[in-house]
Amino acid sequence: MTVPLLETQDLSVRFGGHVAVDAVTCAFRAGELTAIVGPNGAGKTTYFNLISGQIPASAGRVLLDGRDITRTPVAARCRLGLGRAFQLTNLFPDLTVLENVRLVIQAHRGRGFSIFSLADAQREVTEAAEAVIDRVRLTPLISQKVSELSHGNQRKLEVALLIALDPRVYMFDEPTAGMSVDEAPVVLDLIAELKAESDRTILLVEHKMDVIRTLADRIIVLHNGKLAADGKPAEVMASDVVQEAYMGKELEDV
Ligand SMILES: Nc1ncnc2c1ncn2[C@@H]1O[C@H](COP(=O)(O)OP(=O)(O)OP(=O)(O)O)[C@@H](O)[C@H]1O
Repeated sequence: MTVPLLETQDLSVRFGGHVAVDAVTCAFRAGELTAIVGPNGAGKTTYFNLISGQIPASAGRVLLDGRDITRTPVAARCRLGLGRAFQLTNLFPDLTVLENVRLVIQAHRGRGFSIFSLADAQREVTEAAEAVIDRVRLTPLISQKVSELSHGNQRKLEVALLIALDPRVYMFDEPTAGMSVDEAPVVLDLIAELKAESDRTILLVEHKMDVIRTLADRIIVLHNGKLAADGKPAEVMASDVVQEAYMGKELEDV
């Protein structure tokens, strides 16, 4: 059997007396988009924080490609292929769209570029940045300062930064939150495109059932920090556990 791209084994974190993530064991394979659902306070964002390394685990392990990364710092996890969108916190508001993407590409490529002359390296970085910006449909705004972009376009740029990192695991926490009905489809289309590149694993924390229905191959449900359900969307959405306790009326239209 192939090794899962990402895996958590008995992963837990305790804040004082409260166990926010409680022994979650789950494997995520390449080519699979998993939606992580559950009521407010269920532990979804905390589970993400444990996987990406924002907070240390109290117990259990995180494995990437079978390698234990539980104690690996955030930046090193990122270099190993874990990519997380950060709800606008990693954008530089006074720089342009192009400058933001260029910075990420430069930082990610690091010293590997010394084999090129400086001018060639600069051109290559710019071309790579332009391609990513085009992919998220922000080319008309390429020279605009980030602070002047709409919220929706800032969210698209955030996805561009993630794509620029070329991760093997994409982690999205409510990627269309706060976006208008016109803007959200672009981000959802992008996630669908990434999913079509079948060697990636995508984790999506999402409340919107229409988004989950469109994109998810699998749903896991967290409740009180525990893994409460795991399976194909139709099965999980129809299960008593979800219908009664977790999603309530939101699922009626599924
Ligand atoms: N740093 C922290 N210190 C103490 N408690 C925390 C901390 N971070 C999260 N918690 C608690 O852990 C629990 C899980 O929170 P978390 O934000 O992961 O839930 P969630 O499922 O993402 O909720 P939501 O859907 O509202 O975003 C909550 O009870 C929260 O108050």
